[in-house]
Amino acid sequence: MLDVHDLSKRYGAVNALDGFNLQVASGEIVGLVGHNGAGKTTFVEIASGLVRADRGYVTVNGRVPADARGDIGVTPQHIGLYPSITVREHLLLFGRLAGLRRAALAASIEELAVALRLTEIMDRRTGVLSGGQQRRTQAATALIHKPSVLLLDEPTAGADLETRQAMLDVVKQRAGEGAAIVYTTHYLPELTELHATIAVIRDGRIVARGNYDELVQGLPGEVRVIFEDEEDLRVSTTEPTATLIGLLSSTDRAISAVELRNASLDDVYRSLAVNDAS
Ligand SMILES: Nc1ncnc2c1ncn2[C@@H]1O[C@H](COP(=O)(O)OP(=O)(O)OP(=O)(O)O)[C@@H](O)[C@H]1O
Repeated sequence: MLDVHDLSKRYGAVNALDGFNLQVASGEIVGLVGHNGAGKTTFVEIASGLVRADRGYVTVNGRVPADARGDIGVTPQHIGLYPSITVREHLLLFGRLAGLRRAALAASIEELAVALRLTEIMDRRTGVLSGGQQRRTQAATALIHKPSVLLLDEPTAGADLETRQAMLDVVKQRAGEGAAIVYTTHYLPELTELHATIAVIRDGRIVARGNYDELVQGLPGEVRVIFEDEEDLRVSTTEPTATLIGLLSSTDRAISAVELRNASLDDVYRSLAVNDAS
């Protein structure tokens, strides 16, 4: 499990993290969402032991990240592969560094090759791969040693549908096997597919944390009524169905269409993640 307590990190005048708290249980996927510069990558860098916090601490299964490297898998936001060696050589390298024995490493490579659709590119140098193929390779390097904590920083950025789906399937599988996972993304529908709980970060701290229903509850959806003369009426409401019934029964005008939208994760994001200055 991952426990993050009161992290702060300053870069000059910028408070990249400012009292950041987060707990992620075994088997849980937390979708960490927030605007550009909110502090997501800074958190991942500290939690993976690459950057020191000014204040606060992170524990991974009760140990500081530097003492728990074998328990952590990270996909950095920016692809970091060795361009002159192949996909297979990457997996062998990362697996050996993590201390996997020959048979376990071979089995893990085989599993990931299938799950992340790497089979046909295993013996190609990563420098010649497409962006999506590189993303899948990078994910495999993070997963090769079956870490119990996964920090995935925008693992599907720029990925096509096939890459995205492969990635989501593997992440769900690893959560099912008990990994505690932090998944940062700007593609909110991915979090619905992952059945993730959501943590919204703004200005370096978590401002909301809960499951989809908890966060969406109380936010207004929208009712739209389009009249035959093409004029339309939009009403923001927490009770879209009741509001629509009320509108329909109170007008004699001819209506050509109605649209009814309940609050969604987009509304959660808009109401919580975006600060006034951005
Ligand atoms: N090494 C650094 N030196 C100086 N400033 C930094 C450094 N790393 C991050 N920052 C600043 O800290 C703030 C948080 O950046 P961070 O990369 O953590 O945001 P993010 O939420 O990951 O953004 P994005 O969604 O764009 O990836 C930003 O203002 C950024 O410019």
